[in-house]
Amino acid sequence: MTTVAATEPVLTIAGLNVGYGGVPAVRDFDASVRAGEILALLGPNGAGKTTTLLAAVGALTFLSGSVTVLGEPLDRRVERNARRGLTLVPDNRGVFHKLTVSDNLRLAKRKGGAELSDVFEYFPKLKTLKGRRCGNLSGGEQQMLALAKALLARPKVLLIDELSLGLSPIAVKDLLPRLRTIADEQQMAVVLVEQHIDLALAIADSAIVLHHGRVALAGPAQELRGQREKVEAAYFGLVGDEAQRSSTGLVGDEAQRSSTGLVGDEAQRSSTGEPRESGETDAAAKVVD
Ligand SMILES: Nc1ncnc2c1ncn2[C@@H]1O[C@H](COP(=O)(O)OP(=O)(O)OP(=O)(O)O)[C@@H](O)[C@H]1O
Repeated sequence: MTTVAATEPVLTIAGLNVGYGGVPAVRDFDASVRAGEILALLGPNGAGKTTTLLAAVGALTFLSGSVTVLGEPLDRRVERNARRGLTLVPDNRGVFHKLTVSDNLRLAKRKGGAELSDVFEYFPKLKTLKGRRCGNLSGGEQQMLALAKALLARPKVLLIDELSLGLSPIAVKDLLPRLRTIADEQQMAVVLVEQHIDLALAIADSAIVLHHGRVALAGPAQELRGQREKVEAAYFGLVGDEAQRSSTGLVGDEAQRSSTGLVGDEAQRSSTGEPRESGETDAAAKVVD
Protein backbone atom coordinates (compact mmCIF):
# COMPACT_ATOMS: atom_id res chain seq x y z
CA MET A 1 0.00 0.00 0.00
CA THR A 2 1.20 3.51 -0.78
CA THR A 3 2.43 5.47 2.20
CA VAL A 4 2.45 9.24 2.51
CA ALA A 5 4.37 11.45 4.91
CA ALA A 6 2.43 12.26 8.08
CA THR A 7 2.29 15.90 7.04
CA GLU A 8 0.84 15.12 3.61
CA PRO A 9 -2.92 14.93 3.10
CA VAL A 10 -4.24 11.40 2.63
CA LEU A 11 -7.19 12.77 0.68
CA THR A 12 -6.99 15.78 -1.61
CA ILE A 13 -9.87 17.04 -3.72
CA ALA A 14 -8.94 19.80 -6.17
CA GLY A 15 -11.16 21.85 -8.45
CA LEU A 16 -13.89 19.24 -8.36
CA ASN A 17 -16.91 19.78 -10.59
CA VAL A 18 -19.31 16.89 -10.48
CA GLY A 19 -23.00 16.30 -11.02
CA TYR A 20 -25.63 14.35 -12.86
CA GLY A 21 -26.37 14.18 -16.58
CA GLY A 22 -23.63 16.71 -17.28
CA VAL A 23 -25.17 19.28 -14.92
CA PRO A 24 -22.86 20.19 -12.03
CA ALA A 25 -24.24 19.75 -8.52
CA VAL A 26 -20.89 20.62 -6.91
CA ARG A 27 -18.58 23.26 -8.37
CA ASP A 28 -14.95 24.20 -7.78
CA PHE A 29 -14.65 22.12 -4.63
CA ASP A 30 -11.27 21.94 -2.90
CA ALA A 31 -10.47 20.06 0.31
CA SER A 32 -7.70 18.11 1.93
CA VAL A 33 -7.56 15.89 5.00
CA ARG A 34 -4.55 14.44 6.81
CA ALA A 35 -4.31 11.22 8.77
CA GLY A 36 -6.17 11.54 12.06
CA GLU A 37 -8.05 14.67 10.97
CA ILE A 38 -11.79 15.16 10.75
CA LEU A 39 -13.26 17.44 8.10
CA ALA A 40 -16.90 18.37 8.74
CA LEU A 41 -18.89 18.91 5.55
CA LEU A 42 -21.92 21.04 6.37
CA GLY A 43 -24.76 22.49 4.35
CA PRO A 44 -28.52 22.47 3.81
CA ASN A 45 -30.48 19.82 1.93
CA GLY A 46 -29.41 19.62 -1.68
CA ALA A 47 -26.18 21.55 -1.10
CA GLY A 48 -24.10 18.77 -2.67
CA LYS A 49 -22.66 16.96 0.37
CA THR A 50 -23.58 13.42 -0.69
CA THR A 51 -22.52 14.17 -4.26
CA THR A 52 -19.10 15.22 -2.97
CA LEU A 53 -18.71 12.00 -0.96
CA LEU A 54 -19.83 9.85 -3.89
CA ALA A 55 -17.32 11.57 -6.15
CA ALA A 56 -14.58 11.12 -3.55
CA VAL A 57 -15.03 7.33 -3.49
CA GLY A 58 -15.12 7.11 -7.27
CA ALA A 59 -18.83 6.43 -7.64
CA LEU A 60 -19.47 9.45 -9.89
CA THR A 61 -17.59 10.59 -12.98
CA PHE A 62 -16.21 14.10 -12.56
CA LEU A 63 -16.90 16.88 -15.02
CA SER A 64 -13.46 18.20 -14.05
CA GLY A 65 -11.02 18.24 -11.14
CA SER A 66 -9.13 15.55 -9.32
CA VAL A 67 -9.17 13.38 -6.22
CA THR A 68 -5.92 12.04 -4.82
CA VAL A 69 -5.91 9.25 -2.25
CA LEU A 70 -2.73 8.36 -0.40
CA GLY A 71 -0.69 10.15 -3.04
CA GLU A 72 -2.30 8.47 -6.04
CA PRO A 73 -5.20 9.48 -8.29
CA LEU A 74 -8.57 7.99 -7.51
CA ASP A 75 -9.26 4.81 -9.46
CA ARG A 76 -12.35 4.60 -11.66
CA ARG A 77 -13.36 1.43 -9.86
CA VAL A 78 -14.95 1.97 -6.45
CA GLU A 79 -13.78 -1.43 -5.18
CA ARG A 80 -10.15 -0.61 -5.98
CA ASN A 81 -10.41 2.62 -4.02
CA ALA A 82 -11.95 0.64 -1.17
CA ARG A 83 -9.00 -1.75 -1.19
CA ARG A 84 -6.68 1.27 -0.96
CA GLY A 85 -8.39 2.31 2.24
CA LEU A 86 -11.29 4.53 1.18
CA THR A 87 -14.55 3.59 2.88
CA LEU A 88 -17.99 5.21 2.67
CA VAL A 89 -20.64 4.87 5.35
CA PRO A 90 -23.83 5.78 3.43
CA ASP A 91 -26.73 7.64 4.98
CA ASN A 92 -28.89 4.51 4.80
CA ARG A 93 -26.30 2.91 7.13
CA GLY A 94 -25.66 -0.05 4.84
CA VAL A 95 -26.67 -2.69 7.40
CA PHE A 96 -28.67 -5.82 6.62
CA HIS A 97 -31.84 -5.60 8.68
CA LYS A 98 -32.73 -9.27 8.53
CA LEU A 99 -29.31 -10.43 9.68
CA THR A 100 -27.93 -10.37 13.21
CA VAL A 101 -25.27 -7.97 14.40
CA SER A 102 -22.73 -10.83 14.30
CA ASP A 103 -23.61 -11.78 10.74
CA ASN A 104 -23.43 -8.17 9.59
CA LEU A 105 -19.99 -7.85 11.10
CA ARG A 106 -18.77 -11.17 9.74
CA LEU A 107 -19.85 -10.16 6.23
CA ALA A 108 -17.87 -6.93 6.53
CA LYS A 109 -14.70 -8.63 7.74
CA ARG A 110 -11.73 -8.38 5.36
CA LYS A 111 -8.47 -10.24 5.06
CA GLY A 112 -5.86 -8.08 6.79
CA GLY A 113 -8.58 -5.97 8.38
CA ALA A 114 -9.46 -5.41 12.03
CA GLU A 115 -10.82 -8.14 14.30
CA LEU A 116 -14.33 -8.10 15.73
CA SER A 117 -12.78 -7.75 19.18
CA ASP A 118 -11.09 -4.52 18.02
CA VAL A 119 -14.35 -2.88 17.02
CA PHE A 120 -16.12 -4.14 20.15
CA GLU A 121 -13.61 -2.09 22.13
CA TYR A 122 -15.05 1.07 20.55
CA PHE A 123 -18.64 -0.15 20.68
CA PRO A 124 -18.95 -2.56 23.64
CA LYS A 125 -22.74 -2.40 23.41
CA LEU A 126 -22.62 -4.21 20.09
CA LYS A 127 -21.04 -7.19 21.80
CA THR A 128 -24.09 -7.53 24.01
CA LEU A 129 -26.31 -7.31 20.92
CA LYS A 130 -24.45 -9.85 18.79
CA GLY A 131 -27.44 -12.17 18.36
CA ARG A 132 -29.99 -9.38 17.74
CA ARG A 133 -31.41 -8.85 14.25
CA CYS A 134 -30.43 -5.43 13.00
CA GLY A 135 -34.01 -4.50 12.18
CA ASN A 136 -34.64 -4.62 15.93
CA LEU A 137 -31.79 -2.28 16.88
CA SER A 138 -32.33 1.37 17.75
CA GLY A 139 -31.13 3.99 15.26
CA GLY A 140 -28.08 4.74 17.40
CA GLU A 141 -27.20 1.07 17.66
CA GLN A 142 -27.54 0.69 13.89
CA GLN A 143 -25.19 3.61 13.38
CA MET A 144 -22.68 2.04 15.77
CA LEU A 145 -22.92 -1.12 13.69
CA ALA A 146 -22.47 0.83 10.45
CA LEU A 147 -19.32 2.43 11.86
CA ALA A 148 -18.07 -0.87 13.26
CA LYS A 149 -18.54 -2.54 9.87
CA ALA A 150 -16.57 0.24 8.20
CA LEU A 151 -13.77 -0.01 10.78
CA LEU A 152 -13.31 -3.71 10.06
CA ALA A 153 -11.72 -2.67 6.75
CA ARG A 154 -9.16 -0.56 8.65
CA PRO A 155 -9.89 2.47 6.43
CA LYS A 156 -7.30 5.17 5.93
CA VAL A 157 -10.03 7.58 4.87
CA LEU A 158 -13.58 7.22 6.14
CA LEU A 159 -16.37 9.19 4.48
CA ILE A 160 -19.54 9.32 6.55
CA ASP A 161 -22.87 10.58 5.26
CA GLU A 162 -25.06 11.95 8.06
CA LEU A 163 -24.08 9.68 10.92
CA SER A 164 -26.71 11.36 13.07
CA LEU A 165 -29.63 10.98 10.65
CA GLY A 166 -32.73 10.12 12.67
CA LEU A 167 -30.85 9.97 15.96
CA SER A 168 -31.79 11.76 19.18
CA PRO A 169 -29.48 14.58 20.31
CA ILE A 170 -28.28 12.33 23.16
CA ALA A 171 -27.32 9.56 20.74
CA VAL A 172 -25.47 12.06 18.56
CA LYS A 173 -23.62 13.47 21.58
CA ASP A 174 -22.54 9.93 22.39
CA LEU A 175 -21.51 8.90 18.88
CA LEU A 176 -19.56 11.90 17.58
CA PRO A 177 -16.95 12.03 20.38
CA ARG A 178 -16.38 8.30 19.82
CA LEU A 179 -15.64 9.08 16.20
CA ARG A 180 -13.05 11.63 17.37
CA THR A 181 -11.39 8.99 19.56
CA ILE A 182 -11.36 6.46 16.70
CA ALA A 183 -9.85 8.98 14.26
CA ASP A 184 -7.13 9.82 16.80
CA GLU A 185 -6.31 6.24 17.75
CA GLN A 186 -6.49 4.78 14.24
CA GLN A 187 -4.94 7.86 12.61
CA MET A 188 -7.85 7.69 10.23
CA ALA A 189 -8.86 10.68 8.11
CA VAL A 190 -12.59 11.38 8.23
CA VAL A 191 -14.94 13.44 6.09
CA LEU A 192 -18.13 13.80 8.08
CA VAL A 193 -21.34 15.08 6.51
CA GLU A 194 -23.36 16.41 9.41
CA GLN A 195 -26.39 18.60 10.16
CA HIS A 196 -25.59 19.19 13.83
CA ILE A 197 -23.25 22.10 13.26
CA ASP A 198 -22.08 22.66 16.84
CA LEU A 199 -21.47 18.99 17.56
CA ALA A 200 -19.64 18.54 14.28
CA LEU A 201 -17.44 21.59 14.84
CA ALA A 202 -16.72 20.37 18.38
CA ILE A 203 -15.00 17.21 17.10
CA ALA A 204 -13.69 18.41 13.73
CA ASP A 205 -10.33 19.85 12.76
CA SER A 206 -11.67 21.74 9.78
CA ALA A 207 -15.03 22.44 8.20
CA ILE A 208 -16.54 23.34 4.87
CA VAL A 209 -20.00 24.79 4.42
CA LEU A 210 -21.57 24.04 1.06
CA HIS A 211 -24.43 26.06 -0.37
CA HIS A 212 -25.99 25.39 -3.77
CA GLY A 213 -23.03 23.20 -4.66
CA ARG A 214 -20.40 25.81 -3.90
CA VAL A 215 -18.10 26.29 -0.94
CA ALA A 216 -19.64 29.12 1.06
CA LEU A 217 -17.17 28.96 3.93
CA ALA A 218 -14.14 26.89 4.87
CA GLY A 219 -11.68 27.01 7.70
CA PRO A 220 -10.24 25.45 10.82
CA ALA A 221 -12.99 24.20 13.14
CA GLN A 222 -11.31 25.89 16.09
CA GLU A 223 -11.83 29.25 14.40
CA LEU A 224 -15.36 28.52 13.22
CA ARG A 225 -16.55 27.30 16.63
CA GLY A 226 -16.56 30.89 17.83
CA GLN A 227 -18.22 32.20 14.68
CA ARG A 228 -21.63 30.61 14.77
CA GLU A 229 -23.31 33.55 13.01
CA LYS A 230 -20.83 33.44 10.16
CA VAL A 231 -21.28 29.68 9.79
CA GLU A 232 -25.06 30.03 9.75
CA ALA A 233 -24.86 32.85 7.21
CA ALA A 234 -22.81 30.60 4.93
CA TYR A 235 -25.21 27.72 5.54
CA PHE A 236 -28.13 29.84 4.37
CA GLY A 237 -26.25 31.51 1.54
CA LEU A 238 -26.30 34.93 3.18
CA VAL A 239 -22.58 35.56 3.06
CA GLY A 240 -21.59 39.10 2.20
CA ASP A 241 -18.25 40.89 2.35
CA GLU A 242 -18.57 41.69 6.03
CA ALA A 243 -19.31 38.09 6.87
CA GLN A 244 -15.97 37.22 5.25
CA ARG A 245 -14.07 39.08 7.92
CA SER A 246 -12.38 36.46 10.02
CA SER A 247 -10.95 36.83 13.48
CA THR A 248 -7.61 37.44 11.79
CA GLY A 249 -8.96 40.56 10.16
CA LEU A 250 -8.62 39.09 6.67
CA VAL A 251 -11.32 39.74 4.13
CA GLY A 252 -12.54 37.76 1.13
CA ASP A 253 -10.27 35.08 -0.35
CA GLU A 254 -7.71 35.23 2.40
CA ALA A 255 -10.33 34.91 5.11
CA GLN A 256 -11.51 31.72 3.50
CA ARG A 257 -8.09 30.17 3.26
CA SER A 258 -7.73 27.76 6.12
CA SER A 259 -4.64 26.06 7.40
CA THR A 260 -5.81 23.08 5.37
CA GLY A 261 -5.63 25.11 2.17
CA LEU A 262 -9.36 25.28 1.64
CA VAL A 263 -10.76 28.16 -0.33
CA GLY A 264 -14.38 29.06 -0.90
CA ASP A 265 -15.32 31.19 -3.85
CA GLU A 266 -19.04 31.13 -3.18
CA ALA A 267 -18.24 32.91 0.04
CA GLN A 268 -17.26 35.89 -2.07
CA ARG A 269 -20.78 36.42 -3.26
CA SER A 270 -22.69 39.17 -1.61
CA SER A 271 -26.21 38.43 -0.58
CA THR A 272 -27.79 38.15 -4.00
CA GLY A 273 -31.26 37.38 -2.89
CA GLU A 274 -30.99 34.04 -4.66
CA PRO A 275 -34.14 32.07 -3.87
CA ARG A 276 -33.81 29.33 -1.33
CA GLU A 277 -34.62 25.77 -2.14
CA SER A 278 -37.83 24.50 -0.69
CA GLY A 279 -36.12 22.05 1.70
CA GLU A 280 -34.02 24.66 3.43
CA THR A 281 -36.61 25.79 5.92
CA ASP A 282 -36.60 22.29 7.38
CA ALA A 283 -32.84 22.27 7.38
CA ALA A 284 -32.90 25.49 9.37
CA ALA A 285 -34.64 23.73 12.19
CA LYS A 286 -32.09 20.95 12.12
CA VAL A 287 -29.02 23.14 12.57
CA VAL A 288 -30.01 24.18 16.07
CA ASP A 289 -28.46 21.64 18.42
N1 LIG B 1 -29.10 10.92 -9.04
C1 LIG B 1 -29.31 12.22 -9.20
N2 LIG B 1 -29.73 12.71 -10.39
C2 LIG B 1 -29.93 14.03 -10.58
N3 LIG B 1 -29.74 14.97 -9.63
C3 LIG B 1 -29.33 14.53 -8.42
C4 LIG B 1 -29.10 13.14 -8.14
N4 LIG B 1 -28.70 13.03 -6.84
C5 LIG B 1 -28.68 14.29 -6.35
N5 LIG B 1 -29.06 15.18 -7.27
C6 LIG B 1 -29.15 16.63 -7.12
O1 LIG B 1 -27.86 17.14 -6.79
C7 LIG B 1 -27.95 18.18 -5.85
C8 LIG B 1 -27.09 17.82 -4.65
O2 LIG B 1 -27.66 16.68 -4.01
P1 LIG B 1 -26.95 15.98 -2.78
O3 LIG B 1 -27.70 14.73 -2.48
O4 LIG B 1 -25.51 15.87 -3.06
O5 LIG B 1 -27.17 17.06 -1.63
P2 LIG B 1 -26.97 16.91 -0.06
O6 LIG B 1 -26.28 18.15 0.39
O7 LIG B 1 -26.32 15.62 0.25
O8 LIG B 1 -28.48 16.92 0.44
P3 LIG B 1 -29.17 16.20 1.72
O9 LIG B 1 -28.66 16.89 2.93
O10 LIG B 1 -30.63 16.44 1.49
O11 LIG B 1 -28.80 14.74 1.65
C9 LIG B 1 -29.44 18.33 -5.50
O12 LIG B 1 -29.94 19.39 -6.26
C10 LIG B 1 -30.06 17.01 -5.95
O13 LIG B 1 -31.37 17.17 -6.36
